Amino acid sequence: MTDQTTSDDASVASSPATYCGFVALIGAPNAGKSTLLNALVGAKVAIVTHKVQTTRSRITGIAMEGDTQLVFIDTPGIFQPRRRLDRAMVSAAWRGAEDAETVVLIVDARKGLTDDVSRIIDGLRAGGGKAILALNKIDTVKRDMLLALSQELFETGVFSDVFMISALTGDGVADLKAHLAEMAPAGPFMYPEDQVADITMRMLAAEVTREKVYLRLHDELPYAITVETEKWEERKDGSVRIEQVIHVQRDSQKGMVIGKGGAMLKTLGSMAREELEAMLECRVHLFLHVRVTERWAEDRGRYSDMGLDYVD
Ligand SMILES: Nc1nc2c(ncn2[C@@H]2O[C@H](COP(=O)(O)OP(=O)(O)OP(=O)(O)O)[C@@H](O)[C@H]2O)c(=O)[nH]1
Repeated sequence: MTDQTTSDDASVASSPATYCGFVALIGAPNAGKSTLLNALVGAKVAIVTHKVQTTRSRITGIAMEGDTQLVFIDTPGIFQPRRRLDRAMVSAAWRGAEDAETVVLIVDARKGLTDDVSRIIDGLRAGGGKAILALNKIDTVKRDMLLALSQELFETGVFSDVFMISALTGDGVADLKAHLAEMAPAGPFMYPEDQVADITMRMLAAEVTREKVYLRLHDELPYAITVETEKWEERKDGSVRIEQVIHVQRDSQKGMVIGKGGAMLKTLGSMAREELEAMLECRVHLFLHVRVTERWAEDRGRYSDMGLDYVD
């Protein structure tokens, strides 16, 4: 495709058209937003665990589809806020939705039209725009139930299109991606083509370690921890030295993260290091410290570190 411009402006006339669209993935906690983001981008950019509300920051994934660049905003789950941290997450999620040209609401087909989903639909209706519905986890439900649910949701009037997908198996994801590319307006790419995530490597590295802590200690430490990368040093031999702090709220939690004779911390460290080495394609020296930072969830400074606003 060529731009229709005056014929004497050869450089513009001959430059290939590019398209760039911003897409917000929204949904109730655990609907599968991070899994879908990873499937769309084809690289691990958002952590996925089976715990709800693990996404704390707005992480942007970038995908290419032909001459179109799709910039994804993975928002924290939109749900009924209770604690202050919850409220900050909800407002970040809506802010993400407002920044985007296209909103995809991901609904867990197994759970259907829950109160959380109704609330989000009300929010979309109030916003006035149309969203795309992605009915996710179709690998877990029967077809007739799926059709009834998609009908019920479509009748709310807030959706322009419905896609049935499984973010986990990849079923339907390519169709959804192709559709998102078609919706993207003409414009220059916002990021270099090979860039998959515009979050800093420090944050991504912290997310990797946090994921490991959640995976190993989810029963004991529901939401009590956060991870910060304090130092990042690239060495002459091509390796990277990373120092991170795992913040916990109480001494008893510190003990759990460290484990008997330091065994747990050692396991967490080697799990995180392996993944970081694969991601960075170099040797990683990872040093983990555990620190009791009481009431970190109320700490204003940490909110901005996570890309969140402090909401009173
Ligand atoms: N069976 C099945 N499970 C899925 C699918 N998509 C996601 N899951 C699982 O659902 C759980 C939640 O997925 P996430 O991607 O972390 O969900 P999220 O919406 O980002 O969650 P929050 O960060 O809490 O907002 C994980 O255990 C996923 O493996 C799917 O298509 N099929």
